[in-house]
Amino acid sequence: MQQSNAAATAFYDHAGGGGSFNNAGPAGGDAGDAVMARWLQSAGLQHLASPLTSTGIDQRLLPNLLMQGYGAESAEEKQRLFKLMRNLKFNGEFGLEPYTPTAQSSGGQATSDGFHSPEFKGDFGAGLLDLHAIDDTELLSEHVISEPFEPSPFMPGVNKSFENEFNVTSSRQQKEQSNADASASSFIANEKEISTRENNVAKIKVVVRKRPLNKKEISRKEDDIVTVGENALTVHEPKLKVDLTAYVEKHEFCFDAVLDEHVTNDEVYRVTVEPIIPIIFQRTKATCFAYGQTGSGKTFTMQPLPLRAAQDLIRFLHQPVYHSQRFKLWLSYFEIYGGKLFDLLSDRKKLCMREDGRQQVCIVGLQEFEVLDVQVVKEYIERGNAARSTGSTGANEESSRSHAILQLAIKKHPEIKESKRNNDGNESKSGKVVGKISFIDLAGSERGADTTDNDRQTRIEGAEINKSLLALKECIRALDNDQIHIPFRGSKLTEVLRDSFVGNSRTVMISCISPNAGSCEHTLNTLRYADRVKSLSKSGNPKKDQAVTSLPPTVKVSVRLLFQQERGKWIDFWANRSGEI
Ligand SMILES: Nc1ncnc2c1ncn2[C@@H]1O[C@H](COP(=O)(O)OP(=O)(O)OP(=O)(O)O)[C@@H](O)[C@H]1O
Repeated sequence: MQQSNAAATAFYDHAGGGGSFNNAGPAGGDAGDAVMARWLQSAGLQHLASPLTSTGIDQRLLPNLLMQGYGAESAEEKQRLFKLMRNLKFNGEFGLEPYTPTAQSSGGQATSDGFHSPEFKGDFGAGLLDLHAIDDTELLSEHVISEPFEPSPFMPGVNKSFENEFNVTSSRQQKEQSNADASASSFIANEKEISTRENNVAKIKVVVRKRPLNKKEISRKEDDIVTVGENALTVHEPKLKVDLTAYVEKHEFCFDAVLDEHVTNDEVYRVTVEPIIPIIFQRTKATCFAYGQTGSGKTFTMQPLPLRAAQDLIRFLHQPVYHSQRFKLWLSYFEIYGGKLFDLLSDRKKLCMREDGRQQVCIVGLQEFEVLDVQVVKEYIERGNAARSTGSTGANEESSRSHAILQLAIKKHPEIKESKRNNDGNESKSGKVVGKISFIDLAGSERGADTTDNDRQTRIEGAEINKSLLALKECIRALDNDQIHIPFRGSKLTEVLRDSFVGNSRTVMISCISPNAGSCEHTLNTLRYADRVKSLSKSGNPKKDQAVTSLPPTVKVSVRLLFQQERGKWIDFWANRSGEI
């Protein structure tokens, strides 16, 4: 029982640090017995109180009791005891009085009693929809509200071990029991780790990815001017003095993460999207987009992400808590080309966008497909990519000329009789969106100067692309400044993304950069923009506390300058001339 003791020691260390544990009276005593009896009652385990207390065991020994299967007869009881213990630990509230069930609440199932205490809500919220943070209670079944013991769906692996632990047949119980210590301690460690990770999901995360030099750049013997450190990078800009002596100017930047040319797409997923996946189930609308110069690796970076995300979302959907509520995953894929919307999974059918009475964006006619396995996602992505508008630019032979938006939505569906189910489209509409993640592969951005070689069509595309990128930038800035007015209507792109920016939203921006000396100016502009987004999105940002009702004057001036300077030409907002963007 060495592991058991280790787990128990960890419990004590934790609780002791919290202070409240000590107040409970370590020796147990009458008051301690009463407190423990009420804790047990709150989990419907009141019948365990007498055997536990009569042997003089106080609540500090609960971890050990679990390990020994003490008192709890059935697997279900063990499960409840385990959960009670877990919540005692995570609340650090050994010494606090539990919620005493009212006559009303105690009328229900034992498992529903007692966990509506305010002290509990944060901890039970982990993994369940956060009832206290949302207004649309229609999304939630009573089952979720009253089911305090559902294992955290943030931990697919842990849940599995949890089920293994408790849903055993009686003949296996003995054997499984010997693994309880290890499971319990890893369960606790994982839950802690996951709740920390959840807290670390910033509202806006800025990650930079550097691609390797390509064949052309190598054949031109171009230098790699970007060196990457830990969450930081330096651009070594080659410059000439007025007397034509060469020198190098260093520009240093720090970001939430910086990924060098050796980093795999899997690692990109791990750093960017993976932490957001669990909170999609908590009414979060997330957006992940890649931003950067044409040919810098946006498509290369974005394409694998939805597949990996779908894989994880599907895994979560298999959790009993979501499965029982008929949560389903839906996929749609469309592009914005020339300010118009086209369905990439429906023969490029033209779509139109409307706002409903609640200012929810609705893309009329967009086909959504239910996703049951990852293979299907792969097929949809390939189909959509084949339908996408691409073209050749000076900088990228296969440049994306449209913004492609792949959305994975989690919807909660009412029970429908098989006979009433018409088709996929109808079923998709019947569901209510719980959370959503949008992956945007932005069209390649070019400066006016880059478009001179291109034909008229490419230049028109370029203007449209730049307009929407500028609008996106303005929206992010306005959001970060907590402005009342967010200029969503600046472009189709931002209109479509409107609901991903308001409410409980998360944005991951992956800034893609090319390492070659010839792209230095673009690289610096991308990094400066990323830096600006990053610095505004820090939680300690003093601007967050101010009621900002309009753009600061300097920003207004710089935006006007961009337009005035560029009148009649392409909007060259990458040039960053004002130094304000
Ligand atoms: N990290 C990387 N490792 C290896 N190759 C890469 C990487 N990033 C990009 N590439 C390669 O560079 C080329 C250009 O990349 P990609 O098409 O993703 O650029 P882009 O930013 O999407 O361009 P555009 O905006 O014009 O569509 C592709 O051939 C791609 O395979």
